[in-house]
Amino acid sequence: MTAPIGPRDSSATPRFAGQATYALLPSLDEVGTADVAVAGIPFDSGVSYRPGARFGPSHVREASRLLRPYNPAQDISPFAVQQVADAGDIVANPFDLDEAIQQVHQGAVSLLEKAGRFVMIGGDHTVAYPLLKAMYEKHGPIAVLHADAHLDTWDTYFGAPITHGTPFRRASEDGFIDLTTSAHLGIRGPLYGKGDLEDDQKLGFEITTTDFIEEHGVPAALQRLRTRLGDKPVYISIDIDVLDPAHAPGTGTPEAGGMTSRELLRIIRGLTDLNIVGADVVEVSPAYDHAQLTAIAAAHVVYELVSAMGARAEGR
Ligand SMILES: N=C(N)NCCCC(=O)O
Ligand SMILES: [Zn+2]
Ligand SMILES: [Zn+2]
Repeated sequence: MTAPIGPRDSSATPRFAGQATYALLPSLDEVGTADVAVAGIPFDSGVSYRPGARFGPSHVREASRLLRPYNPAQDISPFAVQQVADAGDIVANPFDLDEAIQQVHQGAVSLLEKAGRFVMIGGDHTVAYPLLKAMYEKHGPIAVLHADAHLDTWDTYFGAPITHGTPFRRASEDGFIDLTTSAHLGIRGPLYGKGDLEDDQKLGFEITTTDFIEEHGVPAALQRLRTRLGDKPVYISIDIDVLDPAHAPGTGTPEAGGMTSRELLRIIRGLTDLNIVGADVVEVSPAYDHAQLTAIAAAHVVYELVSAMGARAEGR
């Protein structure tokens, strides 16, 4: 294998100059194929409250300029042990949800012809549904780790089945999810009724709440997640609103009382020996962001995910 092409040299060209690919990495076109592709999905036609996540990918890329090549927390150089590249954006029709779902699915399938794994930057959480379809087609029913304030297993909004509050119900109904190994992390806040939790369990999820982390700590939460997720291929879907609005104000449906970015980063670092086959980081809505807080958090979450994929690639 030839050495991976890493981020452009920020001591030669200042990191604030030039086009913002994720972490200043080469584009997928430049390298042809990659172990991990980072791609954007500028789409937010599934939102139930504040819009704007369609601008998430470019905002997160901008905030990723400062990332450096060595990750001491995982003792890994994620862009040296594997080829990581920015695959640009998947185009999705903002006026036709069904077509958008097909486009995101097809975009993910095509990307997997050139890249072993992907990390998608949303976009609203609707996109998890077609992404899970692509994962299912490659791996069979998949273990999902879903970090979010919200269950996102609701049924419909205004009669619409495809929304950012419903992707995991649709994915479960369609058989994309392994019902015995999937988990939510960071759930909190008001629901429509107690039945939401009963439905959620039937749809195949075990819940680790934000309060559990507060009471028992990150190591206990990790243990609980690892027991649930097992050894199967895992897909990780991270809604940035799993963080407290103090850490991530720039999002569409904020809920008080969330995790810190430090807790979330630590949890991802504790999952490095899992076989993470794909991931998304969604719901960054720049118009509600301040000082890039949310985008920086999202850029670092992507960095830890790519590092965790690299640890596996390295055979740790
Ligand atoms: N997926 C996110 N971010 N939010 C879902 C909230 C759905 C609702 O309005 O109840
Ligand atoms: Zn959410
Ligand atoms: Zn969500």
